[in-house]
Amino acid sequence: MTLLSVNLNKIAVLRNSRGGDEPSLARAAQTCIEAGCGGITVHPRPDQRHIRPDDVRMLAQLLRGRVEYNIEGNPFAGARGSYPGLLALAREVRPTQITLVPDGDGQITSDHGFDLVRDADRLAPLVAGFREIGCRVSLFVDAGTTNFEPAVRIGAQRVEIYTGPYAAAFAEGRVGDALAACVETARRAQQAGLAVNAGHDLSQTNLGTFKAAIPGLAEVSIGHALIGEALYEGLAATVRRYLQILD
Ligand SMILES: CC(=O)[C@@H](O)[C@H](O)COP(=O)(O)O
Ligand SMILES: NCC(=O)COP(=O)(O)O
Repeated sequence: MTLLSVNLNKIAVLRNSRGGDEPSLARAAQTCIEAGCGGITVHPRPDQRHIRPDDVRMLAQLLRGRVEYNIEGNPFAGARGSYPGLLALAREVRPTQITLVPDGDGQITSDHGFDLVRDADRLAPLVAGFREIGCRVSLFVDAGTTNFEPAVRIGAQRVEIYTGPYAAAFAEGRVGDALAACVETARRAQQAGLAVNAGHDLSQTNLGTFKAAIPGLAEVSIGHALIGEALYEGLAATVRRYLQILD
């Protein structure tokens, strides 16, 4: 069964736009959990454009023992203001999973994965640090990646396939090559002993095709499209629709 982890970044975007506490991140998480999601994802960025460190701490209390907690971030981005750095934050809240993403501040969103051959040695001590506190470690990778020996060597347990290009190709009606790259990357990762997650721009429209093509898909983390769809259909109903697609 593929776990649905709902990314709540966009709830925090809306909340921060007015400077108050509404819409409530806690209520959104509670609604998703009661609708049946298996996890919650957040991506606290150093510029705190949406998820803040105190959100991360609050969610850790709310989720503990109920659903998986996946925190994403760039492990090389240091502390800034009240953002303590990803490893420091993880040491505080001990999430189920840490997904390492090579995002820079200048990016409007995540748009690429790690080059595992080039980045493995730099990532190794950080992966060890997250493993030491009991977090499962997942590395964000591009579709088309085939050499997972470096990821295994440094102790990663999962990879998350960046599905942005797949979603774009799907929207243009030419999904073949993009989907085939995801399929091969998933196959090679599983062959190396890694479990496979996926995320970015997945939606009710494109998820079914992706899920059907990737045997053993462990988890999808979905936020932008899901929260947008929830504006029309309601958050609980939208989560249930995704669960039906994954069933
Ligand atoms: C890693 C990834 O693809 C997304 O999880 C990321 O969280 C998107 O970040 P924004 O919500 O800031 O666009
Ligand atoms: N890792 C992907 C994620 O958490 C959500 O990405 P998106 O659905 O907001 O594009």
